[in-house]
Amino acid sequence: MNKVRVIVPASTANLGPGFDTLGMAFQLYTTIELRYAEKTEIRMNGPELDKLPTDKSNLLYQIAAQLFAEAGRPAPELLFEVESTVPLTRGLGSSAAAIVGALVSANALLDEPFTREQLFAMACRLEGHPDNVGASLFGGFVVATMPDTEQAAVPYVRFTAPEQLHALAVIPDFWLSTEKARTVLPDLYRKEDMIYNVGHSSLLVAALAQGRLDLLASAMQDRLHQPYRAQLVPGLSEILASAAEHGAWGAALSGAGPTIICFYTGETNRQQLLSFVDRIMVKHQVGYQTLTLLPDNDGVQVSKI
Ligand SMILES: Nc1ncnc2c1ncn2[C@@H]1O[C@H](COP(=O)(O)OP(=O)(O)OP(=O)(O)O)[C@@H](O)[C@H]1O
Ligand SMILES: N[C@@H](CCO)C(=O)O
Repeated sequence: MNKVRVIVPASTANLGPGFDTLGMAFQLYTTIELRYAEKTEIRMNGPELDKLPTDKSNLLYQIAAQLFAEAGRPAPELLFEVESTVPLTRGLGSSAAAIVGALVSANALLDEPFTREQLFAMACRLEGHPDNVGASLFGGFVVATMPDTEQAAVPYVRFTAPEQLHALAVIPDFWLSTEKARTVLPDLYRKEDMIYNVGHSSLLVAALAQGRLDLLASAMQDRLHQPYRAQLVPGLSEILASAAEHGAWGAALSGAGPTIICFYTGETNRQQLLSFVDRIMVKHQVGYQTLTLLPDNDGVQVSKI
């Protein structure tokens, strides 16, 4: 076999209260074609990808080389050809999509020595949390936690997202790395806030599993990360406070931000939300773009070509 192609969905993590636990995949894709080469090269086509390294220091090569090492194989020379429409470092799981894409393509090139579950465990170790990588691997909604021991499998449940559930992604014109957005979080939380989030996250999972969109506005409330990250994302507090009065079922910071997602159904609600977020972003003088995202229920797709 000459080449493998993987198509990986982008994702949103947390969905409000499910910090490091809940993820959802979107129809917004990174495509990676991978084959052996004489000399390693990473060719990239997509907004902002030209800022990434094209040699062995690229994240894609680093991850693929780790998979080869885990399989007991020497580090190879590889050619990656990458196309992506996923905005980088904006909270839509670009790094998770890259990690999943590199692992799945390298695994396919080696004729699949590792199962999907083993790849999930590797991806979680590399990303540090299971939310985005789980959604990129399995599609739909994924609920997962890190395993209690390094050797154990990652416990997760995946379920299908309703086709009619659209997300309006409000994507500010600035980067916010996950690393930076985690430094503003406290080390200790009040008992009341922990109880609040356990309740809301549990309610959210149950509401999503049963298609109870009417519960999202209250179930998506969070006290663990959004209140602290609001200082880094102008307009976030106002959008979260009032999106439900302007056409949204519920809203959240997407992953570590700065993107904000507003769940809605129907064109009338989309138009109402667009005017609402525009008023707030203009008031804060923040440039932004919007994307209308549909759920991806398939997860990563791999083919040999
Ligand atoms: N296709 C890619 N190829 C190589 N590296 C990538 C690719 N996509 C993302 N990355 C790396 O991942 C970094 C972004 O990771 P980060 O976790 O900060 O943001 P994100 O994954 O876009 O957002 P979030 O984790 O909040 O959803 C980029 O700066 C780049 O180093
Ligand atoms: N759960 C992660 C997602 C971003 O990688 C966070 O919010 O920091």
